[in-house]
Amino acid sequence: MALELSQQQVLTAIVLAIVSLVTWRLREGRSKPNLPPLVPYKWPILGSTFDFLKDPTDFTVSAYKKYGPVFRVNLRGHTQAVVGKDQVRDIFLSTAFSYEEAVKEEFDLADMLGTSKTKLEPHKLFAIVMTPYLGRFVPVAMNVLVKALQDNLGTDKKAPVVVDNVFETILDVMSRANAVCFFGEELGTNSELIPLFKQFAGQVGHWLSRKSPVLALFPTIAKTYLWVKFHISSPTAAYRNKVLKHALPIVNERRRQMREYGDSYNAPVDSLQAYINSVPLDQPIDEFELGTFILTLIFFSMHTTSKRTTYSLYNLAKYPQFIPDLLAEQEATLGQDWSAETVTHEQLKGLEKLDSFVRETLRTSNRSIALPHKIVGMDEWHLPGGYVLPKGTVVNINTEDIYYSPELQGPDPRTFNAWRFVGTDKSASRIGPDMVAFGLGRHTCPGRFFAVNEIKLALSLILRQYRISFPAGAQPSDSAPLVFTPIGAA
Ligand code: HEM
Repeated sequence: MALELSQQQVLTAIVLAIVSLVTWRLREGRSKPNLPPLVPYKWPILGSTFDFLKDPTDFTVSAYKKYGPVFRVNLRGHTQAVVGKDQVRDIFLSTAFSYEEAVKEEFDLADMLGTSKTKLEPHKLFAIVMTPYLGRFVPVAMNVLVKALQDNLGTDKKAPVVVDNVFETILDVMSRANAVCFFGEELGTNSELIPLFKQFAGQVGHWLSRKSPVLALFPTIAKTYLWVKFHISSPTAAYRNKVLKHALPIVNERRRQMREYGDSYNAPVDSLQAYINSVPLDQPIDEFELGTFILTLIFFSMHTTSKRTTYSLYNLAKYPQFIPDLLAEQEATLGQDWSAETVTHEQLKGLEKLDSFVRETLRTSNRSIALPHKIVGMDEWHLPGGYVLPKGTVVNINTEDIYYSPELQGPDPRTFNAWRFVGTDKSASRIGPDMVAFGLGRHTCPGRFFAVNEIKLALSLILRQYRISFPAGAQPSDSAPLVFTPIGAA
């Protein structure tokens, strides 16, 4: 009896031990998921920030080689995950991942721009106020681009012009073209507003890019600082007031004429008019919303298009071997005597080699760790290799794995091949898991068709008039001065 009892006790003890062990293992498994490897770093808080900033591409490629397609990295005080091409669809197309929530960890853009206090939804609205007008924008932008290039590069077509700050020059040219397309001739050429349009995106961008080391390294301080800055003396509010001073009289006059002439009103074809049309004539214009609409268009369009045009110009200087074919295509598609007034949207689409050149530029000019999304809609995300990321993790894309994968981009992905996409269905504005320069999924850039058109227009005009090169003896780079030599003076 004593023995039986003891056996029972032993058995019970064994069963209890097994149950406890299994429960403990299950709990352990839950509380300590199999996290992807973390790139080691020496300093707390700073993490790998400096190593990354020193050479982002090298940092990302080395981490990929060492740890594989999924790893974690400590950047600017946060440990974040980085995944590759095989996870792109999951991240962009599933509602379990949120772009807004990831961005909000660092700043609240909607708050900073003011859209959070309005009913404006930029991604939907911009598609409405831009996409239907793409054809109309071609001649309008062309005329402004011609004038803006002349103002920046001069009318003397005999001597080469050295441009020291290529981005600033192109920013002036593109901002003026964008402004007339969006806001019409009168507002878009206003000499007080043009500098302001150029400054606004730069100013907000300056705060977002946290140029000061304190802001760059301490995200919580940066976020609090930005919140205080934009709530107490918001730079956006000052810009909004200045924009409204010029915009309101024009908007009110257009609405007066709409009331007076009804259907026979010859409405301007621009994004401002599309916005005006969205407000019933018997309701007042919401001034805050109008100002925010204008500033949001400026914020998203000016620097983005100018940067990509600038990179394209550097690529023309680095790879002049592609220029003869680009010019031959121009002549075949636009005719020998083409002028700014005669180019059509259809012809622009026909510039297939130029389009491929632009896509190749987009492919090869990206930040290597980009497009953060936060896991919001599941407790754990299970990844290949048995790795698990818990809810709340910010996941970035390793764009190196997308843009330099032969599987996605074809042979020799490290080579700049301007004709890589000729004869394929991959136009410069076409997004997909192999091209995320404009994002993918719900937040895909609504301005991409407009942007690619503008870049192609500016490049067509420049190619026709100038040869682009680096100054003699200068190291080719994406920040060197460029020489614009008028054709004929070469
Ligand atoms: C070459 C120029 C441009 C580039 C490279 C670019 C790139 C991007 C990228 C990467 C995103 C984020 C997408 C995502 O997270 O999935 C985005 C969003 C956006 N872009 Fe662009 N963009 C360009 C031009 C423009 C222009 C001209 C406009 C309009 C005037 C514009 C308006 C927007 C807006 C409103 C969003 C936010 C969409 C949302 O949050 O739903 N972009 N863009």
